[in-house]
Amino acid sequence: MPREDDAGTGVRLEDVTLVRGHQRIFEGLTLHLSESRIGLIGDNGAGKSSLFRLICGLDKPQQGRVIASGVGLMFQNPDDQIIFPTVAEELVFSLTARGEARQAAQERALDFLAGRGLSAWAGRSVGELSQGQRQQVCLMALQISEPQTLLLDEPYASLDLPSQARLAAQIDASGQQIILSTHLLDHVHDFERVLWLDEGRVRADGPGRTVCGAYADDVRERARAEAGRGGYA
Ligand SMILES: Nc1ncnc2c1ncn2[C@@H]1O[C@H](COP(=O)(O)OP(=O)(O)OP(=O)(O)O)[C@@H](O)[C@H]1O
Repeated sequence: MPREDDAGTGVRLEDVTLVRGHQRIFEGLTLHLSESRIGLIGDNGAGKSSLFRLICGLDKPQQGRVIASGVGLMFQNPDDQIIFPTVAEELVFSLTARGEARQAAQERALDFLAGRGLSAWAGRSVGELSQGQRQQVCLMALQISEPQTLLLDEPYASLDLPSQARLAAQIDASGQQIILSTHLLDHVHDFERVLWLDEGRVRADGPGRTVCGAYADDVRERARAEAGRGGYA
């Protein structure tokens, strides 16, 4: 889902309030996300996907504003993103959607797959790929359209270890700004900036190793407290 909007470096949220359903997810949230690698961590329901939906324009804030330029979102579930029956068609659509001629888009999609040693994937039916492979298709469909900022919502969730390592290397080599949510702290531990979201608020914001350490300590502490109350059988 590419988005072209007001220009500027990175992403800005100014005094944003977001309500989804009956729930107030963010209230007065202000952030400037300009670093090239930013991690988002926090418990289930903390607001990571909601923040992505705001940044890419899928949800509009009830108050405040979001300023983002050339943003592409990779959904947590690839089936929410993939529209076309074959891998090549999905990649071609990324290009035609932003105005590229069909013939040129087809050539570029095939070249792109060839460049990754994946020519055999071009005509493959997306429905016959594994979940992790479909996720890879989603990432390629975003990368081919070269958005300024990539939003990756739990991209490691269903990947095997070699695929995780491959994705981490791709992220490392990418020249784009990447904002990535994950429950696997190792993947953002070395990021220059990590935000810990807690019930829609930024609980900590700083270098990956500091923020991941603080979150991991907090999780351990809560688990100990629950066990002490007899919460863990
Ligand atoms: N479609 C929706 N309508 C209303 N509320 C929603 C909707 N989706 C999520 N929420 C609520 O928004 C809050 C934040 O959810 P969100 O999906 O952003 O969290 P998350 O940090 O991405 O969680 P996870 O780690 O489980 O993916 C939660 O309290 C959730 O109940």
